[in-house]
Amino acid sequence: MGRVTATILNGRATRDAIFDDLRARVAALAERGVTPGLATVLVGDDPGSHSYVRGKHKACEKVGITSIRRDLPADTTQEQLEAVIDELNADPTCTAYIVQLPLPKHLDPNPILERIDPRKDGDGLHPVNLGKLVLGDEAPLPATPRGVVELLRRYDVPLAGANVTVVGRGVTVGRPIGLLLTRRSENATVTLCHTGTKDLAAEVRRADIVVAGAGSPGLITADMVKPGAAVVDVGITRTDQGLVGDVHPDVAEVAGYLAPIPGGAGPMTIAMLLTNTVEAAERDLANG
Ligand SMILES: Nc1nc(=O)c2c([nH]1)NC[C@@H]1CN(c3ccc(C(=O)N[C@@H](CCC(=O)O)C(=O)O)cc3)C=[N+]21
Repeated sequence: MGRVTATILNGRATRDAIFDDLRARVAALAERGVTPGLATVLVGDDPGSHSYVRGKHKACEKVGITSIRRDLPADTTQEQLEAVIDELNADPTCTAYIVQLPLPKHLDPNPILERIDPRKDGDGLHPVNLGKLVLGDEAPLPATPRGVVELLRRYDVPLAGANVTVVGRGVTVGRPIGLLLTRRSENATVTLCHTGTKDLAAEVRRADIVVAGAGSPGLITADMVKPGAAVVDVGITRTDQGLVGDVHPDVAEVAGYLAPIPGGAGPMTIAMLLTNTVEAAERDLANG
């Protein structure tokens, strides 16, 4: 690999700054007798999922949020999982929660995600909240897209009028990030690419900002990137050699800004999950 010329969008440092802000908000809530609680629901023993969930609980500890952990065996039935969702919906110590995806193949995720109380939706992926995002109503925002936008903002990467090419149409990244970036408050022009896109290289080459969330290691190569563009890697793949992103390492020699994996969108996702949790507690307090 040659010379890195891109400014690195440092997701860990930005996460730490957001945690400082959240700690102050958690202290203000404590004065009013409220402690936010974040729960995770994890089914099965996928090592990657376990590692992500561990990261979420460690983050809660740093910020002063109570963490609640529900680890369920791989052979958990749909009905048993639904019962856990109902318990968390009723649990006053649980302000927000997430069901770690993907679920084992024998479980149907959509009825589970719909069963989550939309007010406790840590991920911002409940159909009601995605619908509110489309309608422009206030609602918990999808954590990874919110983290990507926040990271670009903190480094003053211009969004208004920018041509953004998003690669991948998944429900956690590609699909909702277009919804966020095309709001009036962001005002970007978004092209959403996927496996049916005719000429991916051409779509990426015209982008001022590239968000890569396809889950295809090394998909975005240096020749595809406009010099000076901002590139955000969101396509985490776990290999024996460690975490690999969708963005080829050589892109760092062409891009103006780069949010790498690890150290970019991942820590920001956790920061936004905790932000959604604190906001849910603040909202509950305001609504009595
Ligand atoms: N309902 C649900 N919500 C999610 O938000 C969700 C999910 N399911 N399933 C899996 C993906 C993946 N994900 C990550 C979060 C943080 C890091 C992260 O912090 N990564 C660190 C490295 C962590 C490590 O080394 O393991 C980094 O990129 O620097 C990674 C991945 C959230 N996801």
